[in-house]
Amino acid sequence: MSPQQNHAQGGLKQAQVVVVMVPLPAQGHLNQLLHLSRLIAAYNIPVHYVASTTHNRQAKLRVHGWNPHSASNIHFHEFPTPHFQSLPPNPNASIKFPSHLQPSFDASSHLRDPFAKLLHSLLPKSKRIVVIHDSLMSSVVQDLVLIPHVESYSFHSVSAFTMFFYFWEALGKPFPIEPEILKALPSLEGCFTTEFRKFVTKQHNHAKLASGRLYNTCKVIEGPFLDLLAKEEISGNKKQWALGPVNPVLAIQANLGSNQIHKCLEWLDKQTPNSVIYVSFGTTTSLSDAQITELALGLEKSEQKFIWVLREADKGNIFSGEGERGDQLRKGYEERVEGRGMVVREWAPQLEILGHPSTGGFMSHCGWNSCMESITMGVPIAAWPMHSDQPRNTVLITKVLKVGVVVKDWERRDDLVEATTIERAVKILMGSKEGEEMKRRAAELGGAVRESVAEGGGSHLEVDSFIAHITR
Ligand SMILES: O=c1ccn([C@@H]2O[C@H](COP(=O)(O)OP(=O)(O)O[C@H]3O[C@H](CO)[C@@H](O)[C@H](O)[C@H]3O)[C@@H](O)[C@H]2O)c(=O)[nH]1
Repeated sequence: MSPQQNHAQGGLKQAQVVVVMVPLPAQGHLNQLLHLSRLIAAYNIPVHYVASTTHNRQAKLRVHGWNPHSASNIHFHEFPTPHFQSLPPNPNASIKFPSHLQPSFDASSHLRDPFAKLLHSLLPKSKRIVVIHDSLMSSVVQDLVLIPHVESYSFHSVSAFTMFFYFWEALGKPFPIEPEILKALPSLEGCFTTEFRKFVTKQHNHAKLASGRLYNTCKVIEGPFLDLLAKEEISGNKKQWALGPVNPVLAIQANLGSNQIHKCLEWLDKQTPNSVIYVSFGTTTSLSDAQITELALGLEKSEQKFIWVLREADKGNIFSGEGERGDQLRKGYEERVEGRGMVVREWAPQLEILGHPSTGGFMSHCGWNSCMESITMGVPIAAWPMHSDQPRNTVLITKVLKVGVVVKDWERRDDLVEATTIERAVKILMGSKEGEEMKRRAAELGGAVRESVAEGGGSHLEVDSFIAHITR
């Protein structure tokens, strides 16, 4: 059944319901709510995407797999953000959390008034307004309780695994958990800055306003943890939906090879299946110069083919100039590895790279987008957590799902990772029996995830169920 057919029956007509999206202004969050906008707009429901002019531009510019400019049912509201300091990242900071983004997070509080005004302006045209906000934007949407016919859902951009343990710990560990998992679970020490923790607490004070929780994950990946999240002690009987993966998995797969313009994809076309390891640490991590040198050597010594995205972490305003990294590699190294390894300094088409048959492994910081993208495309992971939810995602990937190997042990987070350690991890993932097993499991899991987003699959039905709920 098509989305439109499915919801012509009963309840409010789609046109009477509007959805308002409020993302956190950081790449790994902007993209998830933008992709979710596409999924919801396909049900003939108008979606309003609220961000500053800068962050709207960023979200649209970097999206993969579809064109937000031609989505007539998605309306971008560009509110001016007051000046904030768009600081460069500090690659030598002892805590790797991107504290340089904090001014941009704090400045988003100025969206509170324009957001409330937008809701008022939508009221006459709609019977129900459904606000979907990043769980870290709860304070921005707090005035929705004053407006009639509005209901809200908090969107969690991280794994169910991470969210479950977050709630479970915050609620005083209300029931016992399998000791094996607890033993492997790292503490959150070293994951966040004090300022960010304060910011999170402020957001969570307003989180109770939401009438349900949305997750960018699915049952085939995290069924047991979604069940734990649904337990009354954790959910407080609020409804939840696992709508992921929200990115356009099937469109990417269908279009692979049809309009490849990026040099990485052209190069991948010439390689043999599963022969290339893709190396990238998302948009919030900057490696120190010494670490870049070790990584370069480790990749070279591994004798594996690689694509390495070597970029500075995003600034709060990505259009305010970008620092270049890895100058020390320009002389000698890049010529030495030519033909076998590519160093990419610009924005890379990650989803397409992971979906390419030549890609056989991913060295990743385990940001949740990267984990979901890799799992969905059936690619095993060499896990190198840097901050935030990443150490815990590493446990999910390597110990629970068993689709990856650890490069950096979180206990030794302050140490430089030496070239020999990196070489060993790459060889395990790309050239050992153990790695083959990981690859097999990843391929199986990826296949199940892709089935679940196709029509009739579990994830697809979950989106149907959420739409049926908001149009009831
Ligand atoms: O050259 C690049 C670099 C990144 N990406 C994309 O950028 C996103 C990066 O997201 P993620 O892998 O989650 O990493 P971060 O940018 O570090 O994400 C932040 O947000 C996530 C969601 O909350 C958290 O899980 C992470 O820990 C946090 O650091 C992914 O969709 C990538 O495909 C590209 O497409 N091309």
